[in-house]
Amino acid sequence: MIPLLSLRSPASPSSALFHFSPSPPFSSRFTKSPFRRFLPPTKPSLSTNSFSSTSQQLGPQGPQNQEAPRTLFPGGYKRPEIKVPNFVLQLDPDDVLADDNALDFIDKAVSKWVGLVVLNGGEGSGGRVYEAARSLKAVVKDRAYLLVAERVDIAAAVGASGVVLSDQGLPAIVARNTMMDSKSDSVFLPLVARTVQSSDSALNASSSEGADFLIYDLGQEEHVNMAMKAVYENVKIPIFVVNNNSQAEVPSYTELTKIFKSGASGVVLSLEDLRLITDDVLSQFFNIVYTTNNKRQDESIDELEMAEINRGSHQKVGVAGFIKVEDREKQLIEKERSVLTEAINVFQKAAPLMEEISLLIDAVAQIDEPFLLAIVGEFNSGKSTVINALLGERYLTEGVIPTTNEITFLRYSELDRKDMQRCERHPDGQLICYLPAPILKEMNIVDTPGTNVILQRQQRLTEEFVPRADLLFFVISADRPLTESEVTFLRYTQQWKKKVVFILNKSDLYRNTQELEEAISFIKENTKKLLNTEDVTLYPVAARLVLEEKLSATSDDGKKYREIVFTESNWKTSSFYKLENFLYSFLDGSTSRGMERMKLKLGTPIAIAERILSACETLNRKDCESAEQDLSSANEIIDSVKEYVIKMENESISWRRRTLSAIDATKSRTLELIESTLQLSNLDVVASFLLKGESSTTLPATSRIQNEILGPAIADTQNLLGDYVTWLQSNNAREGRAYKESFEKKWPSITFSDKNYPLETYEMLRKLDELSLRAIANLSANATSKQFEREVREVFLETFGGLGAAGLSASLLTSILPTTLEDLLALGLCSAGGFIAISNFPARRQGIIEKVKKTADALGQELEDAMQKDLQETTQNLEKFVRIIGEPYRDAAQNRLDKLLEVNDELSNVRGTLEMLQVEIQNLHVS
Ligand SMILES: Nc1nc2c(ncn2[C@@H]2O[C@H](COP(=O)(O)OP(=O)(O)OP(=O)(O)O)[C@@H](O)[C@H]2O)c(=O)[nH]1
Repeated sequence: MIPLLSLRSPASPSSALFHFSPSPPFSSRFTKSPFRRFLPPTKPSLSTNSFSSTSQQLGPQGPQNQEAPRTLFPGGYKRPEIKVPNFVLQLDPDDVLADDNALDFIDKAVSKWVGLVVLNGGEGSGGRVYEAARSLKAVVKDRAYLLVAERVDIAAAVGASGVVLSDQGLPAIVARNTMMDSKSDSVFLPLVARTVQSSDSALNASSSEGADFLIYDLGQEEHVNMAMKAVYENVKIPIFVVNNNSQAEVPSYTELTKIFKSGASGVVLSLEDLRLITDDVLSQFFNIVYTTNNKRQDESIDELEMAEINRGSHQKVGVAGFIKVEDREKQLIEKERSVLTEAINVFQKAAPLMEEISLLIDAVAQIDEPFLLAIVGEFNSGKSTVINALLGERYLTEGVIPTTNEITFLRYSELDRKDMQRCERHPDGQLICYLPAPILKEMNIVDTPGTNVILQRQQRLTEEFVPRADLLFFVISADRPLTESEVTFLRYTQQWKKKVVFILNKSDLYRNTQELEEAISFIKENTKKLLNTEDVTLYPVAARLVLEEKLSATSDDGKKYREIVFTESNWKTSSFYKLENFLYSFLDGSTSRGMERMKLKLGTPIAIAERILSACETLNRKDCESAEQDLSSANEIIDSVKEYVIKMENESISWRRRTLSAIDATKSRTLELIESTLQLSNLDVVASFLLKGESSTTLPATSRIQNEILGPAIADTQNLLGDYVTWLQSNNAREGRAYKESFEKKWPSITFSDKNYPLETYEMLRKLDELSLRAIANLSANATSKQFEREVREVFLETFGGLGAAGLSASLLTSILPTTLEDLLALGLCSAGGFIAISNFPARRQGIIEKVKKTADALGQELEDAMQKDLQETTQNLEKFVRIIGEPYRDAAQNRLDKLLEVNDELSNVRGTLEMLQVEIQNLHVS
């Protein structure tokens, strides 16, 4: 943000009365001047709708400005501030050019009294006006505003602050925009003043014309006061009156104050006038104005004015005002109330358990309450005494031991002075005391318990109160400047972005000013670092002495105290006056400090809201992370079933291998048996088939197949597959349980009753078609061996059935041949002997063998498929089960995440709105 450029007070009387430093820095943000400032309206729209937003539309950088304002100020421009009361020095070019000493005199004048310099440009050659304007600009620099009358071109060329237009001159808006075109890099709007000679033109110029201030030339009008009063009623911009009405050659102090008191913001003087008026008169003028604004010094100020002064609203007396900042403040308060109410809703959603939200609720409830000044500091630092000294009565108990044990609110009440005070204790322990002290009409003052680790309860009470305060007076005792616990407490106040004004109390304990200066610079240096600012305000005071002075003051209300303050230059008491002055200036909305008060007041709930917002954002971020983590954990658990499936597939391989090898073994043994049975040499078998013809005879091989091979093999395989099925089911049941437990263990807070799941959920873990068992169950050893026998019988019959005795004898040849090889030999012989049928025997035997092999392989395949299907079914069931069990956890995490993201969006909106509101508050003075 571009720093504010504020004009130093044109009047810096060096009188000890005001304790002004002789030349306060020109660019200081908070000058020591007690004079109120006027801010000319940025846009004519402030006065009339017809010119709304002209500065944006017509400004040199119109469209860009809207996109990227150069400052935080609305429209990207800042209005220059005009302090009042002030003197305007009006010059002709000849005044500047013809007189050698003029520039030196002007130099001195702008350094002391004059805040505005107007160069007449209407008459005379353009060249001379330009030359005079250049010389003036070089002298005036930025110490006062230089305006050129009627010559916008020359004002623009020399970089003047603005122009003065006559009644018949250019429209103000045209002049302003021409100036802006030429000063495109400046963030300050050009000043446009209008010279008027009647009430009507004054009204017109201030409203529809949009002038920033008026130069009212009364001519020889006799009824100065009346004319001014009429204008004062309606015109809300500063009015500087041309002093034509003076009967005296030199405008006297009385003359000047009369004009000022009539309601003018200042007086327009010629170079001649200014030369003739002595510094004493000018000094006196500013003193009396100042005094009128602050304390009664002049007996001519009536009781009403005095009451105003005492109330702290003294600066409102008799000074024209055009900025209704209070109205703007009210608007902002309403806006703030609705923004913060909305924010509270969002915070309660984001962090329902966050206790600090109640702080914001309280702050919003108290948004209309007066400014809250809290006096904080370690116990015994003199907080109560400082308050008593400010109020001028010993309202609060003071003492060397901790005396303030509760938060004590001091509020205004119109009690009889004799009653002094009435206190109530609220249920939360806070004391509310009603006092008739006028300053309390403008602000509530809070005495807080001392902060010190020993006084833990008191420290906590004060800490809890800090966020509510709009301004902190941090009282430090001179005998222990800046202790460790003070530093800790100070740091704490900065967490709430509190403005702190330091009061170095008991400074009467220092023996001389050198000791005092050392303490001040020690505290300032350290607090600058702690608060990370160059702008540390510290008032060294001796509250006890001041209180005593005030209490012993004469009956005409503290006069003695003021006399001491003003006349004795006694730093021990007079420095307290500066503190009071600071406080009074805080009460007037038209001063920069008063403006700051409004900003602080408006800023208090926002600072609380921001702090809560940051905490909510952190919480929300963490919650989002944890919800995301939960969601991915739930997904991981659900997905991890795939690993289980792979593991089961791997383990099932060995089950299938075992089954297949059992079938293979059975197959081999069966084949062996076939080979040994189906031999030509098996004469006894052939004989029994052929000779006995007993179809019912059971082959020995058949019973072997049934009893020794197939029977046990089928039984074994059935057992194996039974085990396999059990293995599948028990694994599923165990894993299913483990999954359920892991969900429950991970999210113990989420409980689901089993009835939330579909009925068949748990059934799923046991459910299995048992295809593998069914496949083997159809296999009967008896039936298979019968089939085997049939096959064998057919082979024998088909081979030997047609041979008769000859064939048989031939076959007998082979009876001596015991092996298959012998079968082949026999086959050869038989072939030679014409026994064709026998030659088919090996092929038929091979047929049986192939059939057995095929049957065994098909069985193996069937079992393998069935086992695979059983495995698939179980793993799919487990997957389904885990999905059903895990779904609510996943949904819960997803829902939580969705809600948190929604809240996160709402928090971002709150942040945006708060930031915008803050900018508006910061721009209160340019509204
Ligand atoms: N010398 C000196 N003593 C002072 C001054 N101001 C206060 N005291 C004394 O300091 C002591 C403490 O003053 P209090 O005003 O009670 O201090 P406090 O900070 O309010 O104390 P607690 O309420 O207990 O935290 C009293 O004895 C006062 O008289 C001062 O300016 N100079």
